Amino acid sequence: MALLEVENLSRHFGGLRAVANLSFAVRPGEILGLIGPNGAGKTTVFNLVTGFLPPSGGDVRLDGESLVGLKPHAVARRGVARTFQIVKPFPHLSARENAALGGMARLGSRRAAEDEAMRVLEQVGLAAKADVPAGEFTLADQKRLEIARALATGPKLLLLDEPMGGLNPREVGGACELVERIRESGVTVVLVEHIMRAIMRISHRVVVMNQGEKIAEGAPAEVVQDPAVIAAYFGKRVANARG
Ligand SMILES: Nc1ncnc2c1ncn2[C@@H]1O[C@H](COP(=O)(O)OP(=O)(O)OP(=O)(O)O)[C@@H](O)[C@H]1O
Repeated sequence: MALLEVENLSRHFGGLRAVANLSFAVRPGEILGLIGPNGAGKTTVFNLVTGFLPPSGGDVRLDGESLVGLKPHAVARRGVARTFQIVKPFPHLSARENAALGGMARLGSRRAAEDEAMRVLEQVGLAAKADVPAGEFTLADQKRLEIARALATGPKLLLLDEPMGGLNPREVGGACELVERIRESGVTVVLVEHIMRAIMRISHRVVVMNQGEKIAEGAPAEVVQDPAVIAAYFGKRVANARG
């Protein structure tokens, strides 16, 4: 059975169809790439799955149970964690304290949350910087810390919103390895990312959105050759020239 099922999901903002009748499934243990041009609706999908926004229609199920109507903390308790495109750690708190915030609700005590924080900082490669204030971190390390905070909630499913945006090529390579390690640890991943070589390298399957709708789904090497995908990214002229 699928871990996550998104079925006919829609969200309108006034007359704008940000997400329109979108259906896809995420299998346990996979890295699913969710891609599409700017404004395609990817972040809105994350907001709908995690309870930050109510859908206009459709359903989202985790392990067969609907998440619709649950508040973000309740969705997190069911095992869905997310990161944000714009990372905002508390700059005066240490990496350990920032990561511990993710574990507080689940673990109850600060002590237990800080122990869990050390475990996840180790996992993301920040253990040596546990006592450094997050405000002193590079963007790449802030993005790792954001992932650590999400992991501290103990997720089955991790939704990553552009974890590689703004990173240099070496840092992107490191982030790819991190996402693969997270998957190997048993966490299923949905990855929204504009950096195509990262998507191609680590996604098992890719879902492509354009203007709220799903326009393609399949293996990474297949979807990048799909004329509808090429048209969405580069305009119809390019697709026609190739076809
Ligand atoms: N809260 C909101 N109110 C009104 N319109 C919104 C809201 N959130 C998103 N939108 C609009 O919905 C559409 C989809 O936005 P979304 O951020 O989901 O796209 P995206 O695929 O994540 O884009 P990007 O790759 O640029 O981050 C856009 O046209 C956006 O302006």
